Amino acid sequence: MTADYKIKVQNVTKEFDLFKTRSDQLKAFFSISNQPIPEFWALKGISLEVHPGETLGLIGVNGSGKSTLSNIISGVIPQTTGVVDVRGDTSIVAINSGLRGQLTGLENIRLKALMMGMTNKEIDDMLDDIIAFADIGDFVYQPVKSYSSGMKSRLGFSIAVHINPDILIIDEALSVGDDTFYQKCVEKIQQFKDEGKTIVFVSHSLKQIEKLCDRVAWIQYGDLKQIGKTKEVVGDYRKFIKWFKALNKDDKKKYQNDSKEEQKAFDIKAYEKQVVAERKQAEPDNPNVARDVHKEFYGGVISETMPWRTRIFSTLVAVAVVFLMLVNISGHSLTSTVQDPSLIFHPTRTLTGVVTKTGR
Ligand SMILES: Nc1ncnc2c1ncn2[C@@H]1O[C@H](COP(=O)(O)OP(=O)(O)OP(=O)(O)O)[C@@H](O)[C@H]1O
Repeated sequence: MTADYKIKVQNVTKEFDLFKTRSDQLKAFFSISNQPIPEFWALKGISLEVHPGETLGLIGVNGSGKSTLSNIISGVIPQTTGVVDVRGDTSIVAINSGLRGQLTGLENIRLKALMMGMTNKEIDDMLDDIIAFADIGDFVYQPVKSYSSGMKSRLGFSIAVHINPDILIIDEALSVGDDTFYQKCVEKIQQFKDEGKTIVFVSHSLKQIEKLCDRVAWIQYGDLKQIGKTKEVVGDYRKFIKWFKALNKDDKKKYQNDSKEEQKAFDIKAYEKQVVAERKQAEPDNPNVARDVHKEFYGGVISETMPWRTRIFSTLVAVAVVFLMLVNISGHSLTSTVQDPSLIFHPTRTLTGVVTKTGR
């Protein structure tokens, strides 16, 4: 890994819990269920860098993990383990991503621009350009949920390129637009490239990838299968697709199922051990390799379940809140109720506020 990067992703994994019901999800969040949760590892340890001014393509079959990776880089979702270091303001363009359905196009523009730290004046100045580029006419006053996928994509792309980010992440946005819009987008991306901006471009269109990308990363069922010059990686990927298409129906299904099973069975502890072993070979004089790797795995990651200390603290807060509510309802003073908690069961007033004669 080099020091000169715009995006660094190191040993990044992403695990999704495959909950069957909402209540299973809640139980797991509060860690009150002993049932093992079926896991699915969408990313099984990805390490790569994107250099300043580079356009990196992400390719791979459906469900290989391209969007998961681009969403992690954009900060839309957290990684399960690993380091994600992004030097600059990213802006993601993905179909259905980043736009709020219940807000109008106009409101979405303002929201996204404000989130990027722009002032209202700056937003007003570029509003017309965004609307003109998106070419969605009066629909800009309608909620985004009423847009076609092409319109959403056009608006998303237009916002993203006009707020002038350092790093642009484009996830399949060009696949739904018509030819005219596609041409406009390609020109805009080319302009970004000429300005030396960094781009991550996710697409199934190998033609688009070949046209726009300097290097390509091929993601295969959660693994980084290959990364390198566009011609080489796209060439090898084409060979794989040809091989896959030549399989009979059962073999195709088996190949896909086996890969998914591997993703379910992925062992994060074994992966960490493997990284430690590799690092020890590279750094034989470092006695703290295991500690360093563990820190890199979990140091920058927010836990998606509640840690014990937080759980105890929130339980105490909840008990205190309920107690105060009951004290309030009972009509006794806090001091006397603390001295004699049974007063809670002998309210001085009813719930309608009428003082009872027998109140203590
Ligand atoms: N929230 C989620 N919960 C469970 N599994 C998920 C979730 N999001 C994604 N996955 C799974 O993770 C894997 C990777 O999905 P992802 O969308 O990143 O793939 P992709 O390469 O972008 O696919 P496509 O080319 O079809 O867009 C898929 O198997 C998908 O089903």
